Amino acid sequence: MPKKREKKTAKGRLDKFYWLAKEQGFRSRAAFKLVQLNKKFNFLENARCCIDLCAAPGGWLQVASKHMPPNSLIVGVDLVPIKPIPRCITFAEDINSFKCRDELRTTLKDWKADIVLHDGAPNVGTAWVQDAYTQSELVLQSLKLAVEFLAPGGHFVTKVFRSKDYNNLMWVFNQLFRRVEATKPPSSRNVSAEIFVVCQDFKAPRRIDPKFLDPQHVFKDLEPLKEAAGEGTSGGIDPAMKGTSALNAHANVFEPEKKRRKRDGYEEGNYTQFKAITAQDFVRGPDAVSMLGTYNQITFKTPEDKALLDHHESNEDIRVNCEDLKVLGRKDFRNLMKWRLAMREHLGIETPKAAQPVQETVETEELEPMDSDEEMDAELERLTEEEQRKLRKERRRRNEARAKKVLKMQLQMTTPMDIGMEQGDAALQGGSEDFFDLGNGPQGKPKAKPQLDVEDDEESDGGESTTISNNEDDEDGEELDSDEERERRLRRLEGDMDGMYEEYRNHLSDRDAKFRAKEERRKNKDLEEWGGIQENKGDDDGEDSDAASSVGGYDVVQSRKGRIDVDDSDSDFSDDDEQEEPAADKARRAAAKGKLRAVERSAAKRSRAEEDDDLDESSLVTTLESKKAAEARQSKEAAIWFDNPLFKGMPGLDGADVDDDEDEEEQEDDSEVDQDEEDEDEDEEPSDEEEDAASDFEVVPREKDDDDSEWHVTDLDVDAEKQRFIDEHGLTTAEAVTLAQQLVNRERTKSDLINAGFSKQNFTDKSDLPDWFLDDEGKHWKANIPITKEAMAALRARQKALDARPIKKVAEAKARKKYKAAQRMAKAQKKAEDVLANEDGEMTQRDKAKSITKLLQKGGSKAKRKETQLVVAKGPNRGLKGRPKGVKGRFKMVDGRMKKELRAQKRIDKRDGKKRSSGHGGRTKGKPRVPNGYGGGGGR
Ligand SMILES: C[S@@+](CC[C@H](N)C(=O)[O-])C[C@H]1O[C@@H](n2cnc3c(N)ncnc32)[C@H](O)[C@@H]1O
Repeated sequence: MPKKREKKTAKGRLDKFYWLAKEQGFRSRAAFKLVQLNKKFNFLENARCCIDLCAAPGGWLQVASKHMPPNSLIVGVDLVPIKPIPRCITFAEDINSFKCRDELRTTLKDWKADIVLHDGAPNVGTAWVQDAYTQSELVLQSLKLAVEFLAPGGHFVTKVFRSKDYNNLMWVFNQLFRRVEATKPPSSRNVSAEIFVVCQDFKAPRRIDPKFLDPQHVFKDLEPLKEAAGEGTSGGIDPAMKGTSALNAHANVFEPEKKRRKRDGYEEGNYTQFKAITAQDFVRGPDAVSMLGTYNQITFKTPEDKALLDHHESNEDIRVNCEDLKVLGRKDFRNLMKWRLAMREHLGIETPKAAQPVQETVETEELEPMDSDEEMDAELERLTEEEQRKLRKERRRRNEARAKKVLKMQLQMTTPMDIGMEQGDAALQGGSEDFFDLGNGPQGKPKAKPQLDVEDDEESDGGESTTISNNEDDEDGEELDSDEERERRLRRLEGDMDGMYEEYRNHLSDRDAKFRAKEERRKNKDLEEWGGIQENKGDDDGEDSDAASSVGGYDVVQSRKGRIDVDDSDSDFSDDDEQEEPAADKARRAAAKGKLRAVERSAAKRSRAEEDDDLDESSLVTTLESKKAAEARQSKEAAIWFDNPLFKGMPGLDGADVDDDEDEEEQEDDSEVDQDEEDEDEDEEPSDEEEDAASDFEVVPREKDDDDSEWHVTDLDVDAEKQRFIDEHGLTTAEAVTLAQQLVNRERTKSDLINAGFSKQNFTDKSDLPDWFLDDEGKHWKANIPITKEAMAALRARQKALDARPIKKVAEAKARKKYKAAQRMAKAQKKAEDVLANEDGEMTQRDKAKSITKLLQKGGSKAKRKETQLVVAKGPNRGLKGRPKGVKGRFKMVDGRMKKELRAQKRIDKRDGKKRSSGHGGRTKGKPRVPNGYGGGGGR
């Protein structure tokens, strides 16, 4: 059944960019065009002021506001009003009107735009040719506004229809901008004749001839295409080929594998894509390459054409090839050219000897009739060269940008973080070349890293590289010669970056006490495992503690690790050693590598002037100690290290004294290590081999099996420790609870967990990453382990239960109360027993039972405090000494105010729902609130 053709309804036009725009909250799918253009040319990131002409509904404005730095000025104008967009100023106006210009002036005040965008399209629907012309006029109008508002060096991005005016517009752009490039972003539909022209680096001439911006002149006076196409020249190119760039046509033949878009627009009068040429025309025509690149088919319809097929050179291959030129490869084209030559000879047509440049067009393209293999090769070479030149230019542009950033950083205008972020963004957006990309370039050559050039330039011309050079001749300048050189430059640049990062940190630590404290904490954490050695070393050496702390075990071992590492990098590290080195030690060494690198790089920076490529050990790790002293110290450290009971009984180590107390201490320390830090510690224990490498001891390498068992034991301990922690505290994180619940409910199995362990994060080797990157990543990267609602609910419930528990003081009071009650009961029981044992005979059994019940009742309850009666000292009681009349028991003389206050307090407590803890109530629990002056009026 034939496949149903997709309807050309509006729905049929809803492609992935439409849905993407919807998903990402862009107002139009056009937004992606700007995203992709910016990805390629990177013009938004550094722009401070942007004008978007024909901006409705605002997709481009959204992109600009997203990519431009905060506090940038973004102005959008369109015929139709634009719904407000954060950070953007918009107004409705026709861009052809003076009002629009005035409005822009008012909005921008004295600002100049870094970028002017134009994605305007007239209301299409009339004749295509008319639409195209209106579009071209709109483009010219937007250019007019651009030249008025653009800052020197600014960019202008515009949409152009591929029509006959295209070349004229390009010519004008080229007069006003230093770099002009036409491109069609992937999000622009292929069926659409639109193309985007990115004009970079505005020349900002002091005076612009108004003719440049006048449609009358631009579209009528300049007709380079006509000339290029051969009108008025002796070339006499077929009218069917008008509008097809000769360069493009040639490229179709020389690089047929490259799919070219039709950028030159449709030629006048020919609105079909399919074009055929007769065999006779092909053979007799002047520019075979252009013809092959332009036409789809060579036909053999007329008798003259058919006669050519009778020639012995016209084999089946040629016939088939002529049927569809668009599917041919280079070899097929070559064969067709050969066949054409044979036919020309057969027809007695003279082959032109040398190629005559047809006409210098504004684009300085040359059309050369190519009739021989050599010429074809020459053309191929030319194209390749052109491609390379383009690449170099692009590289240079990036280098310059990079150099600017580096300079800014040096001037403390930005932080390394900014650069990282920008680069990260660029990478996310799929920028044309990644900062860290060392992959191969198109010609199979490794891509030169832009920053390498930068840094080289910087050095050679003392920072002049920050000025942007647009001279195309420059691009043939320096190139990266060899991998070795590239590697060296890369190292140097990294060294610079690290040095700068170090400076930045110093700067921060000078300024920020918090940062200092953090650094200290981090350092202490690192030092933890070596604290023991440091102490011992201090003791053994008899050095004072200050000295020991300044040159601690950590530093020493780090530098030693460094030395091993350097040895390794210089491949002096013997193969044997490497083989003996267990995997864990390798990992440790790798971790140490990262730290060492910083030292290495700053040292590299210092010795930048030296062109010597070798990483000299002494230049990387410098020590103030003499070699002998260092060796002696290292021996002592090693001795202490091998004091560990683990090494007991090892041949060759028996001589080492073992101090049991110290061992115990070390073990205790170990057991106190935080649960969280256990894994790290396990990783960072120093290896025998490392220590061995620097000590005088000769250690017999451990058997592999022993090794394993040892690590297993450690693993068990870690697990036991973790289990103990969990038993004691329960699962403390939502992730852990989620996991536990999933395991219990069999939603996850053990193998799931093992499989999950094979993630890219777990196997990423970070040893080669620079410090600034690792620091930043440590700050911002968080593993995203999913948690469930149930887990959160369980944790919350537990926390609630914890919160509901009484505070310590209350718990103690309660316990005290209980204890006192028990004491009272014990006392009462004792008394009851005495009563029972009473043999007096005065007490009847009944009396005894009565008094025992009374005693036990009393013992069970707290003795009630006798109520103190408050007696107001007024009337006859005023000034009374002794017991007032009619009052029995304890009493207290008070004045009327106190009684009132107590009543008021009772009322307040009742209202607040407070319980009165004593008969008198009051703010202080257990004590009646006695107004001032009544504390001492004691009862009698
Ligand atoms: C393709 S849309 C622009 C889409 C826009 N870039 C976006 O991302 O949302 C073309 C716009 O050009 C506008 N336009 C056409 N002629 C104009 C003129 N003379 N003045 C101002 N705007 C114009 C139209 O109103 C239309 O909104």
